[in-house]
Amino acid sequence: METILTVQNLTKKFGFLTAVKDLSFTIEKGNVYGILGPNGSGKSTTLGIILNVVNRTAGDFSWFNGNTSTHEALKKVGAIIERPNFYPYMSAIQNLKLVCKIKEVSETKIQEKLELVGLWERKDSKFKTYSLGMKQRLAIASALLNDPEILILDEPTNGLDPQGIHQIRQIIKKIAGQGTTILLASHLLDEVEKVCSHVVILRKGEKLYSGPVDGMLASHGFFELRTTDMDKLEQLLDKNASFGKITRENGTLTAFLKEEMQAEELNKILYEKGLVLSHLVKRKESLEEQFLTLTKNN
Ligand SMILES: Nc1ncnc2c1ncn2[C@@H]1O[C@H](COP(=O)(O)OP(=O)(O)OP(=O)(O)O)[C@@H](O)[C@H]1O
Repeated sequence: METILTVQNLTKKFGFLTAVKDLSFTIEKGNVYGILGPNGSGKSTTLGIILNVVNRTAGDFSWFNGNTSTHEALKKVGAIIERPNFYPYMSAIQNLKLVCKIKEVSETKIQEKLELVGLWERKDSKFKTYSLGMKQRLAIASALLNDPEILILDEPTNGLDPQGIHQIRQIIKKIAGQGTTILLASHLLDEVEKVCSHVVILRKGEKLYSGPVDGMLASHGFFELRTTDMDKLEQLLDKNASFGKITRENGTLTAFLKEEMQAEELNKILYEKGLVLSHLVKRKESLEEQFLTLTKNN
């Protein structure tokens, strides 16, 4: 695995407020990473530090195995951390030509990138006539002009309508599909779930979890059960070491698993003890429920 970024024990204080606390994580080539956390959890501050626009208080980070200076490394990074800002009376293509001049990159990629974000047809329209979604897509095209190794986006779908959100997410997936590593900050769990392969979850600047999205919480799920003798059912499950918390509400018993167990297995165990179930469903908490549990308990 090729490492794109290593962050080690990063801390940022603004006066008495610790915005980022002892944060460590690694970004490997080819993955799509989400930094997920509620507002004010330190996502933008983290992105600011690794992009050299916010000074760190303590800790360290290094790009591309530390073989290049941060200044050189950032030439291989495409980032959008502010609202897209281009010249309003210039067209998309004129704006991108200007970006190429400023960044000292060739203009040859302009068409390819405008096509990628679905703006080639509108290349001659003035920026000020663009919708917010189109502005964001133009910013993505602009950040990709030098074929960066990694694309960094801060809340890429904020303020967009559902169609705009969908388009941006599709584009992010397309870019990732072409092999570009992506790091995005988001407060939306479903965004991270839909777009990212890996996640770093922050709460008040502290890391709660980092790893694959589907490993966010090793939950074994729970059973929802109904039978005529609910007291006996509860007693039996109470004694069974596979179960943790057990609750009863509206005539349904919910039993949380501490280890793997299939519905057939439980059904057999209970039947052998003389209990016939009228309702047996095995469920897993949704990622949202797991996320809420994570951010609440820690
Ligand atoms: N320049 C600054 N001066 C003082 N405090 C700051 C500054 N920048 C950020 N903070 C504080 O640091 C904390 C983390 O902010 P940050 O913007 O990184 O969070 P975030 O997760 O990106 O949230 P949001 O999505 O709301 O921007 C917040 O409490 C914020 O008020």
